[in-house]
Amino acid sequence: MINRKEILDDAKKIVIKLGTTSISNEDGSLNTEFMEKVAAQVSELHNAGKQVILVSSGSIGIGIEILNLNCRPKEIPVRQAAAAVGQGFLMQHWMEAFRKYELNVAQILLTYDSFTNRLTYLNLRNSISTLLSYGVIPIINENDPICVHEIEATLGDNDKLSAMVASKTEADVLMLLTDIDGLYNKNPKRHDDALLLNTVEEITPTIESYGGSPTSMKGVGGMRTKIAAAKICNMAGCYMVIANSNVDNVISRVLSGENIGTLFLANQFVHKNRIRWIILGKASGIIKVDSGAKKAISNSMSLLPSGVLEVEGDFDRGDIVKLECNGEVFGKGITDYTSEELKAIKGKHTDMIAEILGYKNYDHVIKKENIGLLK
Ligand SMILES: Nc1ncnc2c1ncn2[C@@H]1O[C@H](COP(=O)(O)OP(=O)(O)O)[C@@H](O)[C@H]1O
Ligand SMILES: N[C@@H](CCC(=O)OP(=O)(O)O)C(=O)O
Repeated sequence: MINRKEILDDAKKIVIKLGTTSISNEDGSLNTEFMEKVAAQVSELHNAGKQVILVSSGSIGIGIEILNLNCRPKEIPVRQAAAAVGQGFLMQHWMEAFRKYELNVAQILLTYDSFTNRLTYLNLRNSISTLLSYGVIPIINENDPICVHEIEATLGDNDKLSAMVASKTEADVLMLLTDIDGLYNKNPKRHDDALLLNTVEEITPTIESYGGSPTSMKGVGGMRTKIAAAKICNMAGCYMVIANSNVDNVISRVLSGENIGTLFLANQFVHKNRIRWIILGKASGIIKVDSGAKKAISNSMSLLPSGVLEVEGDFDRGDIVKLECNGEVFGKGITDYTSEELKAIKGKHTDMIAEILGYKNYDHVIKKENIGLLK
């Protein structure tokens, strides 16, 4: 039996994500009452010596309200304009909510690229830890006005972003506050017989199949992105809780170990920060390897050109690439050769690199220290 008190009571660094559904009222206006309640609970945690980072959604919803756009626009430029208008308003209200407790807040706007560039990633970590050391509450959102994802034609989601922040800052717990009691085995807004899960020990394909989209027009990712966030947290050794923001004193009560919401357990085997950065970073291409190379990599060896079968994408030295074997991506790494160079030396013995390219930078394609395995 999982002892929630033992796990959560001890948490020192906590990331709390407030979804659009929690931060705004039904009519689209800002739920300032809720923000004040959050500030009160966060200040209590702060006084108890805990470090709290907030990830706040809501800029698009509030921007829509301010600009008097009477429906939920789908066009990206309109949503981006709404985000730019709403973000200042959102921060102004957070500032007011925390002023009562004499706490300063700081705005940090991120894109997924903030996690891909190692230098930006390290700078971000340093500024967050400096803010925390000054007793400031960092409030993070995605930098929506400049951010369009290639794959989805919509703006990104703060569930995954908050998990990346939790992973990066080595938080103990990520709490996702939303409009529902936790993860159910099907969307309870559509199915009366849906059952709430108390604890998720492992994110299996069955758990992933519960990840439906939001039912309201307000939320962005629904449970699908919350489960994706749980996977990132699990890998980072960070516990995650999905709970209903309507529960009285939800933050304090979850952290004191009460049986509220769904708890996702953390993996006890945690990757080093650098490896997590590689695994979470955006890949510029794929290196397909044979099963012998996969076996060697799984035994903590470097990737040599002889194990490379094919190269996809256009990448430079120092880029992050996916490692694939028999159609399955099993890891990521930082390549020491460009895609062009690799196409020339794939399948060849290391001794032939200099002859083929006219030079040799390294014996390996990817150094063992620069490889992160996904399982
Ligand atoms: N299996 C499920 N369990 C719980 N909620 C689900 C499930 N599948 C889909 N949902 C939907 O996810 C919504 C919460 O996600 P979302 O609207 O994106 O909230 P937020 O704005 O807080 O991120 C719920 O209100 C519900 O409509
Ligand atoms: N960055 C966007 C929110 C994106 C998002 O993830 O929304 P939600 O799923 O409601 O938390 C905003 O501030 O409106």
